[in-house]
Amino acid sequence: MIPIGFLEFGVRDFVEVLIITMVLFYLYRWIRGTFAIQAAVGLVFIIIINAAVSALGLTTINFILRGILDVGILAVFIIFQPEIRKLLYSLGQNTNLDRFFVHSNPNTIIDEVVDAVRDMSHTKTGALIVFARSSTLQDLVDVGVKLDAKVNSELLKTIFNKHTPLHDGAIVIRNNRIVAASCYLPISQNQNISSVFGTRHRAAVGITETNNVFVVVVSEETGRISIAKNGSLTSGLTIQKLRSEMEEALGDQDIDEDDVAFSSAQSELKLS
Ligand SMILES: Nc1ncnc2c1ncn2[C@@H]1O[C@H](COP(=O)(O)OP(=O)(O)OP(=O)(O)O)[C@@H](O)[C@H]1O
Repeated sequence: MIPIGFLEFGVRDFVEVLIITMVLFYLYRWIRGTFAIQAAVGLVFIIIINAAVSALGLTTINFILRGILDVGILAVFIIFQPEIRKLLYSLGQNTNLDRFFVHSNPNTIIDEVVDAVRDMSHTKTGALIVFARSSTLQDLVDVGVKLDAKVNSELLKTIFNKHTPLHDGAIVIRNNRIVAASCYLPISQNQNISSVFGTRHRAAVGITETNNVFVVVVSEETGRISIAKNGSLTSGLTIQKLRSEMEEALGDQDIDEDDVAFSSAQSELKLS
């Protein structure tokens, strides 16, 4: 024990301080750039003001601020609801149990998607393709147009052709099949996303914020190819880069099928 003033500071205290520091650091990194960080700053501000008015003996203001802080716990759950949901989602998802591709060669699907994306990029056909795990996104699929089709380059191009009724929204690929088209995805509120990106790209990021999914986007305006994962958007990909990203995230032939799982590595927001 090391005495610090009237406090005895031991190894246990040091470990506790270290753990709390790490938790606060990761919490900050996690909510950085979201609305939650502004709400957190607001809450800390109220706590500081409350301490100040209490010290100055301003009883009426102190009474009002205490009232606000009393409902603070409930407010935290309401304000941070998207972040709490995201945390529970990521805790609940076991990357080894749930697979993107079941009993199928993932490279076949990657080939088909890459082929379609190459063409759609050249023809500036907007596309939004979500790769989901076997048991996820059912709520999105339910409100989309249900399909049960083999992943095929020609079919992908047909779906996203702007003269067809299904081209609006996203398609979901699950268990090697296109399970739905015209799906509506949640739009990301991340303020770090450049304003050059519209709702299609924001929707791609949005779905990866609360779900462990991998998304491929083709811009209708520029033909630019992007991917979204773990709440990050990487834009301006070449076809070769897209293929390697897909192989990394979804698995390739060198990997045993049973090891095909989504890479959960965090990546920074990369926009080009
Ligand atoms: N929430 C959403 N879920 C799924 N698809 C969406 C969603 N919002 C928009 N989209 C798709 O994006 C299209 C509009 O794209 P918008 O131009 O706003 O975005 P963008 O990111 O600038 O894309 P682009 O570069 O292709 O123009 C819609 O027609 C629709 O197909």
